[in-house]
Amino acid sequence: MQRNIVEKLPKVELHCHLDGSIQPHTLKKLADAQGIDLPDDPKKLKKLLTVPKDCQSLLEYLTKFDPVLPLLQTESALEIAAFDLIEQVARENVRYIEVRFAPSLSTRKGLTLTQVVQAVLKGLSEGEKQFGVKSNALLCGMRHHTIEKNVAVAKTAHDFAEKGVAGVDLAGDEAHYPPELFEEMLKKASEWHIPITLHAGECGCAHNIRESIRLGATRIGHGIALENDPELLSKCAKEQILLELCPTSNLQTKAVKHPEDYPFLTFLKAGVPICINTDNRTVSGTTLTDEYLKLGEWYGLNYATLEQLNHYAVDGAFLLEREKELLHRELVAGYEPFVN
Ligand SMILES: O=c1[nH]cnc2c1ncn2[C@H]1C[C@H](O)[C@@H](CO)O1
Ligand SMILES: [Zn+2]
Repeated sequence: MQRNIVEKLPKVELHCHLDGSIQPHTLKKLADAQGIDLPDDPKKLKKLLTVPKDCQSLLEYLTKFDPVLPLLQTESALEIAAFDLIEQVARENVRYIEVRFAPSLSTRKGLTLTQVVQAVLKGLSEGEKQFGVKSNALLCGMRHHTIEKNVAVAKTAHDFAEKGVAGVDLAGDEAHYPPELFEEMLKKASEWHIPITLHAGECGCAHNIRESIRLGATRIGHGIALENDPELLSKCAKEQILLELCPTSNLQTKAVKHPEDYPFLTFLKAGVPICINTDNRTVSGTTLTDEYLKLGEWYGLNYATLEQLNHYAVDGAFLLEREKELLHRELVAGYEPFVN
């Protein structure tokens, strides 16, 4: 596969965190405007914002959000951040993206959840106008937050249903906060008919995937631990539970130790739908094009398989059927010259 071709192919991305995906130079601008100190030197800035090669765990990975969150406490900063992400993904022809973030992490200076969400949606919509990239937001509850806080996030998703918010998620420290703890929040989300995707199986525990599905998730973020549970693997294939894989991030957090252990082919062969994502463009130091090329290198993938993975993403996307139909058609047209 060639980089210049892969870059131009139409793509769908379902697992991308806003706060982990803002370009360093944009973060620097936000910091300067707010009188917050960030390094001037691009190399130092990158080092501060991107995980090192020897990152050992998800918890270490999550520390890279510490310098970013203080910058995302105003409506203007949130709007600029969302626009910045759409500008980036437009460069690699992402046709549809679900952008996730935790609104409760942007309330330090008094913004309400509603104001946070409105500001992000404004940036996404400006991005759509300027670059033609369709998007929806997903609201993340945080695993270390109280149940009340996370129920309030689900309620906000409900308020913005069909107005730019397409679903909810749970992010953060999976190992210490398993999905069972969030039953109340997820029950409410289900009652309100909010689509659910949950980070699960990123920390070696297949049980968390099973529980996430029981609690209403129709998609799983990462899901790496599924490889350890053949029965659950069959269930996911049968129920077409989409796994949102993020290869670079999975290696950085040590969800997978070595590229040769990556369960990509295991999932594909088992008939579990999978799609490829960046997770965090800045924190992981990657793009969707990089992720596709990496898989190409590891498995000798061809363009037809890339197309298939994107169709899986569309099938699992939190969109209306007619919107999915349009995306499927765009994919067929875009890959047609490269598949036979
Ligand atoms: O891969 C991840 N696993 C769990 N939590 C994550 C991951 N990437 C980002 N987060 C957290 C940190 C962010 O502040 C939060 C909302 O985007 O989600
Ligand atoms: Zn994630």
